[in-house]
Amino acid sequence: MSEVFVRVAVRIRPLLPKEVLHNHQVCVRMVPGSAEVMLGSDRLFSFDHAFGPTASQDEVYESCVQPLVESLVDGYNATVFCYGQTGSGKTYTLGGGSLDEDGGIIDCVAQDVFSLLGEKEKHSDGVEATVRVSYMELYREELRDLLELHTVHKELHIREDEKGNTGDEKEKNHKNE
Ligand SMILES: Nc1ncnc2c1ncn2[C@@H]1O[C@H](COP(=O)(O)OP(=O)(O)OP(=O)(O)O)[C@@H](O)[C@H]1O
Repeated sequence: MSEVFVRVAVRIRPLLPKEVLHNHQVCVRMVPGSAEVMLGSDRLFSFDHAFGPTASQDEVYESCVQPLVESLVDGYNATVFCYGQTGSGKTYTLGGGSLDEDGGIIDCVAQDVFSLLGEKEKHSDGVEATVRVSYMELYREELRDLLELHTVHKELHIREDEKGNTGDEKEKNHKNE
């Protein structure tokens, strides 16, 4: 991957059956053979990647995220951030379905992280890796631990340590043990 620190991709989802039923119209289209999209008839926007309504989960993952997972196991930090209005497809793109049925980014990352770490362990002496996962919802300034649903959101705080790593309070306590 070239030395670009932030890449932006756009994904246009297909109309949903209920939108077709209500005769909703498509207002944004891919410009064929480019990473540009046309809003209405004359407003052109350029991105690093653009995916149309027929793009598969794998296509999105392979172009935008897989290279980051490869850098991750080499020790680099990486963030994938989905942004868009409600109903635009963030959850679908990140987590939709399971690996067997059109898994999203989280499914594919989980699979690749472990297979790449397995490869690394096989080919280099003494490499050890620890994988920690946290899954948090931030909604209206309140945090919820999605892996421990009974946690009271008021007890959770995201903090930054002296190295600039962020984590929730419980994670920090764990690191200090
Ligand atoms: N690429 C896609 N192909 C097929 N269906 C899709 C696609 N993207 C989204 N959808 C469907 O569109 C609907 C809305 O998507 P989703 O729930 O992912 O939106 P969201 O951006 O996470 O919304 P919210 O911000 O409200 O949580 C869902 O029914 C989802 O299955």
